[in-house]
Amino acid sequence: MQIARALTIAGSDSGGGAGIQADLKTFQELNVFGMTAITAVTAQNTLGVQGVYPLSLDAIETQIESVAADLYPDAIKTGMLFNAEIIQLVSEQVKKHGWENVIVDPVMIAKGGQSLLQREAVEAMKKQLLPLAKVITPNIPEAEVLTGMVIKSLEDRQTAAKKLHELGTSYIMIKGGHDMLGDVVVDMLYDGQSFTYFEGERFETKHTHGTGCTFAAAITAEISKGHDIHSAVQTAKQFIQAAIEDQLGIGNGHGPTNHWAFEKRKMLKSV
Ligand SMILES: Nc1ncnc2c1ncn2[C@@H]1O[C@H](COP(=O)(O)OP(=O)(O)O)[C@@H](O)[C@H]1O
Ligand SMILES: Cc1ncc(COP(=O)(O)O)c(N)n1
Repeated sequence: MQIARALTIAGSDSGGGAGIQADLKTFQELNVFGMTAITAVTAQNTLGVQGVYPLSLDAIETQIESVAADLYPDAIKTGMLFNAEIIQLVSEQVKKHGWENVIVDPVMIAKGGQSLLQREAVEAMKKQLLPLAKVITPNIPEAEVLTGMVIKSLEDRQTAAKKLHELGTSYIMIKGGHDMLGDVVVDMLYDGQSFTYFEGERFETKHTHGTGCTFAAAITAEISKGHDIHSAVQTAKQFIQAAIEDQLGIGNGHGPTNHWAFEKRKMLKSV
């Protein structure tokens, strides 16, 4: 059987913990062949974002076309798309190539507060890209921007998921890293009919740079192998839990997670 292949269309994080770099590390750890189309280069470390340099539409389109023409990805993940023009281009490419396994992480703001998506691009995201997505993985602040709601309780999250489902995405995963539910983190998946909750211990740590990217990349990797959405999310949850718990502790600010942790634990269990 051929190796599963996944393409990430996202921004580069020079600090290595989020964006394209987090996606590739995650794909690799989950035995998936990773490919990239870079939308923007960021100068970034654990202290913040020092620069954002979007690529030309031509450069982004050519990267996607090159991969599509020869390497046939089984699943596509999008991350930082930065502006409405890039969202339109990516949406057109998804339609052109008939890609169905599309996982959209609607990245908006870096942990340090810097914008990774222009405010006026939110409508393009809702109208053009979300109807083409199989899974969308907003955190709570992103779900608030996309729905115009304030999300405090789990019931609010359910209402937001229903609103997002109406935009045309098949599966809505609203993550719980920003919730106030105490010593557990609950990620909620909605399939248009019922809600499934993925619960895990909340770790006390400031090292959460790239958690969203890593989680969505793990979902993408599992979908590219042919797993159904619920089991893909289940594995991704275990992956991110391990990556946060086995922290690396590098950098002076919000450090990256440990992408080796999941595979390392599996190996230790099997010996
Ligand atoms: N402190 C934490 N302990 C355990 N899991 C966490 C923690 N923070 C985030 N996560 C997990 O990391 C993933 C990303 O969550 P979240 O922080 O909501 O997204 P983002 O990184 O996009 O802001 C989710 O699966 C969430 O459950
Ligand atoms: C290039 C890039 N893409 C995405 C994020 C968001 O990271 P997080 O997963 O912590 O929300 C980031 N900081 N940089």
